[in-house]
Amino acid sequence: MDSKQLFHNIPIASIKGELPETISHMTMDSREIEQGSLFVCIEGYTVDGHDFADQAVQQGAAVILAQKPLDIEGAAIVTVADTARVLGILAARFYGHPSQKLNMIGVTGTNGKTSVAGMLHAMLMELGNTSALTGTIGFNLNGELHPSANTTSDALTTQQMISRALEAGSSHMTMEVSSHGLVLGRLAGVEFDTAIFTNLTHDHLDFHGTMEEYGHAKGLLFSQLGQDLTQNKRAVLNADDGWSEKYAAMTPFPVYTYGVENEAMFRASNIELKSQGTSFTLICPHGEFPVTMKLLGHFNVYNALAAIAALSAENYPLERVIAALEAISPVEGRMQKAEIDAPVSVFIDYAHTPDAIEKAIAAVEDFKTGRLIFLVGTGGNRDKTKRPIMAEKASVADYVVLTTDDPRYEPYDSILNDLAAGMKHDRYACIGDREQAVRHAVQQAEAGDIIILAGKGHEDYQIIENTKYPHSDKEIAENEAQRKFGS
Ligand SMILES: CC(=O)N[C@H]1[C@@H](OP(=O)(O)OP(=O)(O)OC[C@H]2O[C@@H](n3ccc(=O)[nH]c3=O)[C@H](O)[C@@H]2O)O[C@H](CO)[C@@H](O)[C@@H]1O[C@H](C)C(=O)N[C@@H](C)C(=O)N[C@H](CCC(=O)O)C(=O)O
Ligand SMILES: Nc1ncnc2c1ncn2[C@@H]1O[C@H](COP(=O)(O)OP(=O)(O)OP(=O)(O)O)[C@@H](O)[C@H]1O
Repeated sequence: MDSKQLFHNIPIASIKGELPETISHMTMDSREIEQGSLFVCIEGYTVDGHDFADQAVQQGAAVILAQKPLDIEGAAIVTVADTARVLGILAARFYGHPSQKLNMIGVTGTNGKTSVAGMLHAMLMELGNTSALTGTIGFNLNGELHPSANTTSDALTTQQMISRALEAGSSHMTMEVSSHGLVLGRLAGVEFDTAIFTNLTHDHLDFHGTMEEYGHAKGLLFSQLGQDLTQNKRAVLNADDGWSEKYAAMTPFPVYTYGVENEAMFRASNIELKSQGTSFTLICPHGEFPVTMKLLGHFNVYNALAAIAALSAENYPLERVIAALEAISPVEGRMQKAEIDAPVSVFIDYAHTPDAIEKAIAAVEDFKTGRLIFLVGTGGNRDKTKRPIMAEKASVADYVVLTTDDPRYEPYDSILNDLAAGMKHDRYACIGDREQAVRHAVQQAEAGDIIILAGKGHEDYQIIENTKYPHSDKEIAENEAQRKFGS
């Protein structure tokens, strides 16, 4: 790309050296430098990208974008006030504003982002579209899954992914939008056509401080729809969550509501929760429709309504939308029943907030005949205030195993003591080592019992200190069940 066009109207404090005429590669990671790269120095939480500028030049970088004076020769040094902010503008320009050419759907909320985004992605394909998906599970392009470090990736990776989806011929791209992503400008320049809100409950207060701040952060997605009413955009909001009214006020675009309790355009009634799936009656402006889906749990009725509302707002006939919903399988690791050859039911789930734990337990209540054994872990060095509330919610189960998910640098005891403080009964065990904890949960089970292993979902690793170790709740549970119940 022409470098003058790339830097056009960027408030530049100084330029040292000559800008090359064109820039063919940009990166914020010195380990990805190519000959002639533009290297953007980002001051991170762990290290400072400026410390790698010298190395980047030696490896061939032609331009360094910095926010501090750098005494380096051999490349043009462009200084701005805030490189992270400029990164978003440059990335969108460099990739030619790809989000304007795709139908972009953003899903935000405390719980349900992966579920709704995954459902929409699968339903869009059932409806004959080519769809890309990004989020906690990774970047899914044409069925190939590329790992990603974040639910919402940095601004450069985000634009790269959208550009790749466009090149691959995708008509739609569904993105999970985290509050971190919104606050840290990772979605700069992303033109969403549909913005969806699931719910707002306790999480991430280590980062946002208060629920008020957290709620406002999510609202940025709705203001990001913009003011250009010549465009066909929309917000899809949960009528049963008080924050929806605030988000509706943040956008001039049409609002589609969904819910179970309050008045909503897309409502569910007659909800029946079974061990193999869920059925309900959809009541909406187009009429009443029976729905039977393979997804489990009351919370998935909300997720389904959000997906139905979003697709109906795109003018897909409801009969086809419902047929697409009925065809799709549960999202990986979200109340997913493990195929285990044992007289117990094991569900793998990703609940790691108080609300999600409550919802995961409620999902099995209607068909539970034996005991419910609930294993729950939480991450180290993250929001500690939610821990006792998570255990309090888990106390509804007959037996609880308290453990860790990604302990990072925090000692097991510190995590477990915080969790145990919230327990409402004494039928529980504290086992920091998650593998041992899963084994213990299975050992406690008798024929007819239900086990929910919460907190790891689709993940196949555990982060201890800063290393990822292979870990699969499902495999461990399978082996232990075989040992206990196998003939
Ligand atoms: C706290 C936080 O947000 N950290 C994010 C941040 O990492 P960081 O600041 O530590 O980065 P760093 O390692 O200091 O690197 C700074 C710069 O130096 C560069 N560098 C680094 C090393 C080197 O050799 N050369 C080099 O150039 C890096 O490329 C980077 O540009 O920038 C990274 C790259 O964008 C992110 O992957 C990382 O997310 C980490 C993994 C994380 O855990 N973030 C959480 C808090 C998060 O964002 N979560 C949300 C919400 C999820 C949810 O809803 O549950 C999410 O969207 O994921
Ligand atoms: N709409 C919902 N309301 C409440 N709980 C939900 C909802 N959808 C899913 N859950 C619960 O939350 C867990 C996480 O779901 P999901 O991964 O879809 O959320 P998420 O918003 O993507 O979470 P994260 O950003 O932390 O990855 C599920 O395993 C389930 O227990």
